[in-house]
Amino acid sequence: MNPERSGRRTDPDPGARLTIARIADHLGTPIVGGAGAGPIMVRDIDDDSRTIRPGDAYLAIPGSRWHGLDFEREVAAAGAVLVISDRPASLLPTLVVDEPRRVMGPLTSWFHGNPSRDLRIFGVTGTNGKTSTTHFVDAALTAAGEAAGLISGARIRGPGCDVVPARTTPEAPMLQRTLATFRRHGITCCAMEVSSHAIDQGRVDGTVFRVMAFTNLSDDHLDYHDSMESYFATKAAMFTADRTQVAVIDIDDEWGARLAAGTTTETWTCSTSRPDADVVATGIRTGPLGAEFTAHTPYGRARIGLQVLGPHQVGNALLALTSAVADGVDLAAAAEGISSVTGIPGRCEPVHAGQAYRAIVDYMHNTAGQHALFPYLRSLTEGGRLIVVIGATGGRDPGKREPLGEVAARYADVVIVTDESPEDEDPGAIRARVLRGARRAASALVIEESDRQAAFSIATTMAGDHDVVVVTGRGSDTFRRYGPETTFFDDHTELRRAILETPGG
Ligand SMILES: CC(=O)N[C@H]1[C@@H](OP(=O)(O)OP(=O)(O)OC[C@H]2O[C@@H](n3ccc(=O)[nH]c3=O)[C@H](O)[C@@H]2O)O[C@H](CO)[C@@H](O)[C@@H]1O[C@H](C)C(=O)N[C@@H](C)C(=O)N[C@H](CCC(=O)O)C(=O)O
Repeated sequence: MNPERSGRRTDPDPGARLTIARIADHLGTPIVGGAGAGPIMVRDIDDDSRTIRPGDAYLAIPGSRWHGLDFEREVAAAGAVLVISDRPASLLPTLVVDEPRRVMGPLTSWFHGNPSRDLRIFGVTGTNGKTSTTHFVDAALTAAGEAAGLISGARIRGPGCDVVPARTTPEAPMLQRTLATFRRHGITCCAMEVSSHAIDQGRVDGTVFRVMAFTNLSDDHLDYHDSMESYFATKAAMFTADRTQVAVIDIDDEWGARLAAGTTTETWTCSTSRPDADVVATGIRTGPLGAEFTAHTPYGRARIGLQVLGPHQVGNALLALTSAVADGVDLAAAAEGISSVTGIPGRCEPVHAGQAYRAIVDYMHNTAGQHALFPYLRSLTEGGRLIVVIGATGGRDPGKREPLGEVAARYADVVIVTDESPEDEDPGAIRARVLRGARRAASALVIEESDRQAAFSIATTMAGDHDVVVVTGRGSDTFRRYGPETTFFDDHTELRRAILETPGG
């Protein structure tokens, strides 16, 4: 069993039970094997052998590492009654379809009664800022009196479920099950992160979005998308009238401006610098405790006081506000909701343990994020040092490791290079790439410490009153994997522990 996916499965929608014959009819394909299986009830559909329950249909996907049918014995033992795949299973009745991954979104949406058509779904996509913007949208909707659900990489939260997910955007079976659960509990709308991997892999196929917001695009995930053009095309595919009713786009970003010029659906733009946008922020002030700005919208003005750190949060908050008002949410309530957010998990998140210096955990994992945040973090030092703990995750984007080390060392006084989640790679080789980049900036003291907890202790032992310690890379992710071994590791908890255990800290 592969232990990598750790996000717990959300509860089933009791309303969704159909016979195998009905599903076969819907897919237009005969039942192969299992004579007389037609009347058997299917209670849910899932794509992961590790979370199959009795009565489920198992969607066996051919992937890059496994074919779902590799787990046929496990799913049969777990009580699955049906397999849906591109070839017949040997132990269970099968519905054979050409491309199981492409079928997964529309099929699971149909199975659950197309829940996205009954909810107003506010998607957020883009390279950076998805989680923060999604949490701001959730706060805006909630303050306006809506019963809102939340699907973010940090948390899936709503009545009937509260899960720390393994992915930014869940696979279609979990997504549709979650939306159906939301609907059953009277939820009317949902803020949701939409990653480019999810779009490309069809995880959101079958989901109708009321609003799709675009934050920005920068050099990331190019191991997956090959080029910025194809990365952009993947995102842009969501901004068409058949997938999204209203596009909301930050045109401060050059890719955003290009996207806004080419959308085929109703479009709202926002900006902190361009007066021609539909919603414009002025009077921006950023300080050590947050930021404030005035949003000018077609429905009037609102002053927003952010209680979260970082100048980049102004753009995220403005995008969230625009998403809300574009859907007719009351401006004053939306502004109040966004202003009430006091923290976003793993996003420039302060860690308090009685220490005199500042300690912060942030998810930044690309150079665009570093350039957006490090100057601000530097300004918080008030003459002290910026101490950065950094690494890189295995299995993705090897090309960004050296730049990450180099940019960190250009801004920081001390760079401590450590492991993140090496996955199937050699952790020493990953560190070597980050170190090579960091050592290009001659001004910073560069330290290598493979053990992440020990790296935190080095940082907290060094830190003096006006210093700022920043742990980057993992944000709110709570798992790391060394080869076959997955363990729990939460940066916030572990940094706090290091502060408390530092003598005189
Ligand atoms: C590149 C990528 O996204 N790959 C995802 C994709 O993998 P894949 O199609 O190759 O499938 P596979 O791992 O070979 O497995 C094949 C099938 O066997 C099943 N399986 C597998 C193992 C097992 O024990 N039992 C089992 O049933 C799987 O559920 C799957 O249906 O489908 C898998 C099943 O859902 C995902 O786990 C896997 O995510 C990988 C691990 C991953 O790291 N994805 C990241 C890059 C990702 O998706 N990131 C974005 C966020 C990006 C951002 O920050 O913006 C996200 O949305 O999380």
